[in-house]
Amino acid sequence: MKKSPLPMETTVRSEKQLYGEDGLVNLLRQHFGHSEFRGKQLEAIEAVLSGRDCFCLMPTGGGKSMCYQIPALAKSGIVLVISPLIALMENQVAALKEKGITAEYLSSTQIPHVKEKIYRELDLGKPSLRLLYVTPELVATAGFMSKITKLYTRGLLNLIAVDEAHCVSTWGHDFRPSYRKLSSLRNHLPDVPVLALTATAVPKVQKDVIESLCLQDPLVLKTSFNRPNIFYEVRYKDLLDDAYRDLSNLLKSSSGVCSIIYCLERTTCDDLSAYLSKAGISCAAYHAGLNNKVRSSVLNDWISSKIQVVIATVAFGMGIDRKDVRIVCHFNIPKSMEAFYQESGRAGRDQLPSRSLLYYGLDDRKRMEFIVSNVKSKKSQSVGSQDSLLKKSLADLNQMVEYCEGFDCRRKKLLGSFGEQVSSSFCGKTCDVCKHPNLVAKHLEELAQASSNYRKNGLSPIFINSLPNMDAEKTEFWNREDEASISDEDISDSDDGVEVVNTLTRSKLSSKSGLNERLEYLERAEEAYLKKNGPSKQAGSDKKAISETLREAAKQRLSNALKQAQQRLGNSMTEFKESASVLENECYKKYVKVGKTFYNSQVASTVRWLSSATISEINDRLHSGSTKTNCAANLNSMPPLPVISDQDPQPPELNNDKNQDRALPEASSRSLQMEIPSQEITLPPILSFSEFVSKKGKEGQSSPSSAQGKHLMKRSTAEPGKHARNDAEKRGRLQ
Ligand SMILES: Nc1ncnc2c1ncn2[C@@H]1O[C@H](COP(=O)(O)OP(=O)(O)OP(=O)(O)O)[C@@H](O)[C@H]1O
Ligand SMILES: [Mg+2]
Repeated sequence: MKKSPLPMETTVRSEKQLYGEDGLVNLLRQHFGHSEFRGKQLEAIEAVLSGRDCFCLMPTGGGKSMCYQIPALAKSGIVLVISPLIALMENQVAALKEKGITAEYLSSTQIPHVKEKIYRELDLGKPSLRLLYVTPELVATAGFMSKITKLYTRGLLNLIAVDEAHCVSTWGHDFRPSYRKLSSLRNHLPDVPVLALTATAVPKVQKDVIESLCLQDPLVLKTSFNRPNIFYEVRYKDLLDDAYRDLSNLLKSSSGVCSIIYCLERTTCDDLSAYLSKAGISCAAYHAGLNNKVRSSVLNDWISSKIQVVIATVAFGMGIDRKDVRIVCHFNIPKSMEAFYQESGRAGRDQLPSRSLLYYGLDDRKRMEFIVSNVKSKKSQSVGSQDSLLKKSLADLNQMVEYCEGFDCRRKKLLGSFGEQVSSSFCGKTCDVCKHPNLVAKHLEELAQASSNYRKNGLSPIFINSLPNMDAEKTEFWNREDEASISDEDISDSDDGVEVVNTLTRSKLSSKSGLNERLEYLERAEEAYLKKNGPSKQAGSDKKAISETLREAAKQRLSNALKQAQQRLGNSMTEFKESASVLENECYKKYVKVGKTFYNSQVASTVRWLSSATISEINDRLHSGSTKTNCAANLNSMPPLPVISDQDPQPPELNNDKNQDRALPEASSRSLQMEIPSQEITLPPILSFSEFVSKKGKEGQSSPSSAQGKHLMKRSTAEPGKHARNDAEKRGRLQ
């Protein structure tokens, strides 16, 4: 539909003076305290105030919000802002209110009387409201559209700003089906200028956004993607003894700076959060598995500096404006350079020196490849379109892998992925490759070696050992869409109107859904499947069975971890194999019916636990008896359980073997001869790492075992320092 040339009949003469550059700069100074416009802000503002559509591509933290906030002040009437996340809306509205600017948001999380008040305000002859933030889902509802159309016919709708506009495009990294429907705005509200804003849009996405939103002859504004104040670095998990500890040390040595840590999965967020809390770091997890209230409170605590570190899935942070984030860490490989740019770009929005740190692991890479290759819908999409999306997702991931595994300047690589060509010297040693080329080259060599070892062994150290086969149909849970029930709960707003919910629910199964959405969905599907069917129904497949070889490899890992624990704690413990056998048996009993995926996770979690447990905790776990367990009938009796003594400590020695925490392909002949009990033995209940840590927290310091723990902790706290040094030596000092 054609736009009429003269929108905004309601503009009053006196306001016109504000349209001049000086008037606009005055608004900026008066309301926001900034002295000058940045980059292309002024051009964007002038364009929309003149009634022209505008597509605005500015880097993360570039100040895109100002491009619609100033117009809201420059004219009477309302600016409608479409935003993808409730948290983001809350954040911006609160900041505006603090500055005395009238702004509100509408979302499903608000109580009815607040919503009604806002709707009443919209019906007023002259609403005092300047900015109204809404979700795309709400825009799609008939009720809201009718309200906004009335506002429009009264000449009170100044501008429609579509924030994070890349969500419109199926080619973008955060596609939101509801964004697609925003095209209807142009039909209903033809005269209102539309401003599309994004920090990440490759040329194809730009075109798609402009077409999908029906922008007419838009002013296209682009600035460089470069973020000169961010130092880019990659650390290689496979070359570190313990990535958790490495990160913990880094955060501790950065003296409590504001940080975001992104993880692929909720469980990693919880585990890592528990680990870091225990290490004394002020932090909290944030993901879609937590309810709105908890998420809101984590967000508020983080924004108000009550906590310094948020450990989150990618659900956190889109557009969140905390200026002084000093470290953004990706604990798992992101799915694309676009996603990486967007997320790492949350660092240093105040333009001060900041860090992007990515922990790259070969397992993570496999895992992502697996997810990307196998998340596809059986419904509605043509094979051709699924294939091309799959190819794109794999190509996107591949770029990310090249960023990590390549020996190119990281900045150059990042900018290159957006079509910006720069020379390596452009970086000015603000990435690890440019700053420490020899060290990074050495790490890459070691990584290549580790990679070929994995291939030879056919087993991955931590993750699902069936992944090298990459056979999705036979892999547990990842594509069980059919059995899943979908939770309405989402980080984004999705419950304004039944029709919208239904549409969204269907759309979540679409192969075109954003990968974030699909990952969240799959995680929920997995949980729902387990809940509904119980573990027993999932047993029976040979592919899921926990083989003897796998069990032996797990025992070996646990035995190595026990050895390390001994070195850390300086105790004389010799019966590693028997103890490892007990711990392995716990994992086996718990997950024998569920399958090897969960079994492997439990083993990994136990290994992690061993890296920080005290002597008394290890003894408790090996000896306390609350869970009765039947062991295989054809096995002989268990040797006496080893007692780990706190006496006569040996001087600790650090084990530098990088392979010590890896599952071995073959069981050692000694461990194969190990005897396992035939009669009933008692085992302690098995806690997940996070359960364990929170339980310990609750127990406090008063119990006898914790007194002993305290004594032991004194000694053991000295040891991680040595381990940390060990990690640092291996990694070298990258900064
Ligand atoms: N002209 C300016 N001068 C100084 N600071 C500014 C200016 N414009 C905006 N800022 C500040 O820059 C910070 C980032 O702004 P904003 O949140 O609008 O960025 P953004 O481009 O939307 O980033 P993202 O893509 O991450 O959402 C804010 O703290 C804002 O106050
Ligand atoms: Mg923004």
